[in-house]
Amino acid sequence: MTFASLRALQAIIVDALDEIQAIYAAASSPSSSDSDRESQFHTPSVSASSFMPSPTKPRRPPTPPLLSIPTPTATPTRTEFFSSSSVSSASQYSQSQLQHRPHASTPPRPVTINPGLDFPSLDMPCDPTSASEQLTSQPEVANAISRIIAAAEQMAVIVRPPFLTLCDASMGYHLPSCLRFFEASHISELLKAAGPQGMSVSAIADKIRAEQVQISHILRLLATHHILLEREPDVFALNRVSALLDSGKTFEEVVASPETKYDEGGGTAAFIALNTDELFKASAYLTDSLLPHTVPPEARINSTLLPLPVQSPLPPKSPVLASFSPAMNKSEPLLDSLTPTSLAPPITLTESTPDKRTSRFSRSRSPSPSPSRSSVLPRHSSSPGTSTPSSAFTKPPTNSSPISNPKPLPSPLMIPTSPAQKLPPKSPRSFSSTPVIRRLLSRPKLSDSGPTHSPGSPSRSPVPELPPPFNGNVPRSPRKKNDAPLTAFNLSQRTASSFWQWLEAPGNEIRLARFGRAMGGSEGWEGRSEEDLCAYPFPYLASGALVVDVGGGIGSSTMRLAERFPTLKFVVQDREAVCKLGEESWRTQCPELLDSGRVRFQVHDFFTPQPPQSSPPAVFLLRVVCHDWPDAYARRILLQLRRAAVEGRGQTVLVIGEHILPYACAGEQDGKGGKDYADQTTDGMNGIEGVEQLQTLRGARWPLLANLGKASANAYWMDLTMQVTFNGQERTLPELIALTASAGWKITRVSRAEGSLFGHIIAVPVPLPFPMYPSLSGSPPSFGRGDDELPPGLMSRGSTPVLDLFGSGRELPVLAGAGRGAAGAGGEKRKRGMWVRWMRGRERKESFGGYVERGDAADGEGLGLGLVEKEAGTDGDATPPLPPLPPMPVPSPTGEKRDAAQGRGLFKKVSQYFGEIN
Ligand SMILES: C[S@@+](CC[C@H](N)C(=O)[O-])C[C@H]1O[C@@H](n2cnc3c(N)ncnc32)[C@H](O)[C@@H]1O
Repeated sequence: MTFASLRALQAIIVDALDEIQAIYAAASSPSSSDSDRESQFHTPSVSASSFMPSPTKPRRPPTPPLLSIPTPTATPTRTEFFSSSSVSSASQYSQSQLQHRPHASTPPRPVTINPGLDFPSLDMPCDPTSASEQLTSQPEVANAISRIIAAAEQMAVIVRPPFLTLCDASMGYHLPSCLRFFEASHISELLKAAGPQGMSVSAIADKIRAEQVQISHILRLLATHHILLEREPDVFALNRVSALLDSGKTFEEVVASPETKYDEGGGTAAFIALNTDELFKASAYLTDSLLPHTVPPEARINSTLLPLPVQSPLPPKSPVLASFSPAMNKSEPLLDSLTPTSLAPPITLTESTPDKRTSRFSRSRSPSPSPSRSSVLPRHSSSPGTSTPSSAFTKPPTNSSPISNPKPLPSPLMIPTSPAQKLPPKSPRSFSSTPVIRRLLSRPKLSDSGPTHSPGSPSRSPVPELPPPFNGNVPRSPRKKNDAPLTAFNLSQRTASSFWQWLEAPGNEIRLARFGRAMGGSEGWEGRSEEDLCAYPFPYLASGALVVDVGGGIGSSTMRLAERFPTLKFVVQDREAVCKLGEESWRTQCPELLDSGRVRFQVHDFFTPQPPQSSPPAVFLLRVVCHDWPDAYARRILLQLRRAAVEGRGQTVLVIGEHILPYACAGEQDGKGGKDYADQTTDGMNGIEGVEQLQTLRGARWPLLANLGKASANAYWMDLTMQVTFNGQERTLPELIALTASAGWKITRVSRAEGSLFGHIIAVPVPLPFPMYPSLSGSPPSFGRGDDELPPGLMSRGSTPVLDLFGSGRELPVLAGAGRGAAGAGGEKRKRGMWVRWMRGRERKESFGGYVERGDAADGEGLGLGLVEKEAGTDGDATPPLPPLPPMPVPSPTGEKRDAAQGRGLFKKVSQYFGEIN
């Protein structure tokens, strides 16, 4: 049977290869005229000149020409396209899609191309504009490639000794580490300049100021994984993969100005840098965040050990380095990455203070006199109410962002954030001159406990509660899902701030800019063909229609769409810092779009009501936004959009761009009476166009997994990235259907580019399900005190998604129909009722200082969000008022007593987390 599987996999590979080769052969058919070839494609370039940086740079990287796949001709009308019930128009659309999507049974459509076209070589840098490279995204080719990847990986795992498979999986962490080093030290820029003959490790070492032997081993690991080419011993060159990490600038340029490294077409490099830096580090803490009891006691372990040695930068050795020293000073991350730890003189840290709230170490280092601890660390007196550690830590940060709460909120972590608490300026020889030591000194170790509780201080600890020491005992009761409030990201960065707040923290400027660019670099998920673009509703929108790109980042998607659909108008909404970066970037890249008013940035918090626009939005675009949030938060975003959506004629359409995860099950062998792949259920998905292609990927057949296994791994990597960073997730289609339905949206169409699980989900407004309603209304039920129902610590968390309370995170009903939604299963209704009863019970008990003007405790979903909702209409909000609310559920007296007790339990748990009560 195993041989049968192996042979079947081999056959899949052979078939797929045959298909690809046929397409390439057809594409190189001499039937097309020379002029056609000239006009449509660049000659595949494999010359040394392709390595060299071009002397004059365009302001915008040229958009690779697309294969000549025409826009669908049988174009449905807008009404037909968006109609939730119009199956005929949907089919019409599908037909039009199919006309341009050749299937296995249809011979591939000839594409005009150079004769003798070969598949792109792994050993040469990738040229995305070449015909051979472009053909890889042709749907048939992309699908065949997926089958090859799935089968080859499955075959490898079958034949490889299991121990080695485990070794491979468990030590794979070195791959992102080495990639990060490669990217952060700008070796791709060096290798690009070196050309196809490559560059010796000694020359690289000289340039990047690291040790040869270390570099060569790092690069060899990458070469072993086909990411790089070891052309001859210790001489490395870019190949098809690593060439994508080229920012488009020269080594000297990026060294002189690392903060602008990704500004001109470095999206992929930015994306890889993001993945291999903060996201990779977060992933290392996945288990610590989920199984805190398994974490050994860090403080005890370290108590007898030598503390961490820390290095300072070396003096420049070469003119090049001299030129990038100032840049290094500007840019601490670069400094970090370029400072070889093995060469720097050690610093001794000696334990000096019993104060565990701050560092337990002071520094001594010969010959420099050791600065006193007080000159390095923020001072904290111990008297409450003055600059006690707690009051200092809890001092509300000033946040002028119009999208944040109007009243300043305390730092959720209770870590000093005000300017007064900043570390003193660094001197060249100060130990605090490196981020590492500063972090070490300014933040207590994870297992340090904070000061004792003082009245009025919302927290006992300046750092988040961390996993209790491991005592060898397995916890008595299994962990409940909400017991781990911190994400792995929070643990890895020693912060309880959300990823977004952290990105905007002083010192993280390069990471913030990099994140924006990285999102642009992620467009490869979507497929590059015209038909992929046309899977969106954009071709069907009327001239002048408004697209609101919600959480649109620096506008990468909008830029692509604005170029492709010149009659549409766009608003890109995001956080203030991101909008600022976006505008700056557009000013240099395409100012005409801003000047003409076709595109504008708008600071907006998507948890609050949509601001009025000049015309009703035709489309709300949410690209890779929902996956950043647990269900309760994603639902909130969707509800705000639903509230602002136009219904009926000219209705607003929601477009969600996200990975859609199929299940990983395999079908059974064809023809053996077993379950076929086609049997994968699509129950409850009737009326959703395109759904049948989603559960089982095209071409999946025994013994492949229905999701094409390794070929789809990217989506599952992203899923875990969302979990460790945000407590978010990529979603299956049933999860997406339930999520959108719970916020008054009905999915009518889904599609996916071949070779990617990234989906385009189109939804239209439908009546809101009952329990969701009050959370967005202008008049939530009152609980008497109204404004300050929640513990300040809880309300102060901003939109940090780390406290996913009351089980709302993963408990959406599966496939609840629109109009029924969460209410249908009774889950939300029950939870909301419980919350209401708890709040009513608690009203008689305790009171807290309020930080919010008006929360939305009514449905329990705003907990942890600290969101403040403005009344519709009070600030010029033109959103039409919602219909009257359904009556609130009235708890029975006995139920109230029981639930109030239960609520107190919950409250205690939450408060303990914030250190408010013992
Ligand atoms: C994963 S990025 C996606 C960016 C963009 N949609 C794209 O595809 O390039 C998520 C975006 O959500 C933004 N964001 C996070 N919290 C937000 C909030 N409360 N209001 C508005 N935007 C927010 C982030 O700043 C970030 O730009």
